Amino acid sequence: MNDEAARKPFPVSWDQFHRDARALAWRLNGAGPFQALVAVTRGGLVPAAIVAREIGMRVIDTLCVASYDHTTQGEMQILKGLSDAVVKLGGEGGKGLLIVDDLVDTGKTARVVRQIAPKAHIAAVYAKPMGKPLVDTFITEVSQDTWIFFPWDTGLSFQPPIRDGAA
Ligand SMILES: O=P(O)(O)OC[C@H]1O[C@H](OP(=O)(O)OP(=O)(O)O)[C@H](O)[C@@H]1O
Ligand SMILES: O=c1[nH]c(=O)c2nc[nH]c2[nH]1
Ligand SMILES: [Mg+2]
Repeated sequence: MNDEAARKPFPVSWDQFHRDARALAWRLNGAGPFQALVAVTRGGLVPAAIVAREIGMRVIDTLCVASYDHTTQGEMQILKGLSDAVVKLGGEGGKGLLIVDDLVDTGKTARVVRQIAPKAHIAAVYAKPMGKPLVDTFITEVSQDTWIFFPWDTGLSFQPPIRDGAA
């Protein structure tokens, strides 16, 4: 389902996101050793910064993919693959690389990431049921018919009272 209006809104504040990303870092702290951290751009950049700080990683790369135009999923494009230096740090198939994204939804992005680095550890802060089996670690599961609104995509706005039809 790609229609944002038909989905249950799940707004996440900066505070909540920081807490959830820290919880992910707690879990990942014992899951290594990791030679490098890779953020799946752009959404993975924010949790990657928090996880890197918490588990003491300083070699950080990006895997740049694009698939959604706002809420409509289109063709997956790999705009930049893993850097040679990071590929060399990891073992065969990306073993020892920690790859972080903000969420896994249909699993399309994670599937592409897996093809690139089948032995890497893939982590996401949030997971929907379809994507859940494709990640090694996640923190919070939300239903498939939920649309997560991240704090970097939203701002404060007036909320109509519940009795006037607020969601
Ligand atoms: O499991 P999937 O159905 O593939 O959806 C999850 C992906 O979708 C979003 O990225 P998006 O492609 O919108 O780009 P962005 O990170 O630049 O916002 C999100 O950050 C995940 O990477
Ligand atoms: O901001 C977002 N919220 C979502 O629930 C989602 N699913 C895929 N891509 C997404 N982006
Ligand atoms: Mg993304």
